[in-house]
Amino acid sequence: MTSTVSASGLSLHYGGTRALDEVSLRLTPGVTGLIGPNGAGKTTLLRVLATAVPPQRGEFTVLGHDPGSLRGRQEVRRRLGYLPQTPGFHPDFTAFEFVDYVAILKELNQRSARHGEVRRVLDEVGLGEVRGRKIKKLSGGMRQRVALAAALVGDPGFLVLDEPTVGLDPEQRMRFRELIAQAGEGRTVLLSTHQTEDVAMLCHRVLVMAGGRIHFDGTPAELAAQAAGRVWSSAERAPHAKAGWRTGTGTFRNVGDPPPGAELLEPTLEDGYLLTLDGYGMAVTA
Ligand SMILES: Nc1ncnc2c1ncn2[C@@H]1O[C@H](COP(=O)(O)OP(=O)(O)OP(=O)(O)O)[C@@H](O)[C@H]1O
Repeated sequence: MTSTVSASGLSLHYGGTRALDEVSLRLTPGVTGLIGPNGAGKTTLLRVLATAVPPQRGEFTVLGHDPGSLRGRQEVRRRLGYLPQTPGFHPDFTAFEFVDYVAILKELNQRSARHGEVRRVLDEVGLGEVRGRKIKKLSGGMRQRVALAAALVGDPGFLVLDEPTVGLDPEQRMRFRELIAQAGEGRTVLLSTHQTEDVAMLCHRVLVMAGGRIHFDGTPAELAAQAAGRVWSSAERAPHAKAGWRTGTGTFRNVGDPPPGAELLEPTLEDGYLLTLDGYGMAVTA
């Protein structure tokens, strides 16, 4: 399959901090999850791919265009949707006005066609009915949907979503999950999140990032399989487990190196994530 995004050797340092350290990747249509601890470099990678900040080293293309040149950057921006970690809403704008403003920035110059597109994306995220309402009057979940609608303006081939479900209640998160899955049909979505559940349920592929580098690239099932044979149940807390807690049934669920004869449990994506990071000396041990 041809790649929508192809990056090689992307690096970006802030003083002595290696926010991005020689990152190479290829992204194809579908939803790819990006997970990693705080400060791993996820937002920096997303900002670079969204052309908000240039890398200090390395190169990449989006849908065949190289953002290294001004012309290439314009072509990429026309084909890109970006939902940043903190969308800069003007609270007195209505949902329609905000998305229309973003559509103007995306150079949809013809007014009636642009307004049609704004209505289309607001309908797509289920906000058609409240498009005239001020953003400050909308719930957190609705605001995130306005931000998603803004990212979807112009039907971009590459969609970058930075922690879009943070702070949402479970119902809103499920609703948002549906929208992301829908957005990932036929287009390439890169989703940064701390919600491993979102990755398990949505993504065809997952990248684990820490210390500015990608340490795992595979399917969610392959990430879970990293913990095969390393999750077990016990009556008491296992002293050498990397993580362990008493579950609702009263037994302990442990992750790490089980003793001989331990009762092994099915690993989850989160277990695989923890052990992947631990392999690089980056996980917090219990
Ligand atoms: N503008 C900046 N100036 C200085 N350091 C920065 C800047 N932006 C990011 N960093 C540093 O770069 C590293 C990567 O940060 P980044 O925000 O990309 O991580 P993240 O994985 O998105 O974290 P989180 O999950 O907390 O959002 C961190 O050490 C951070 O402190």
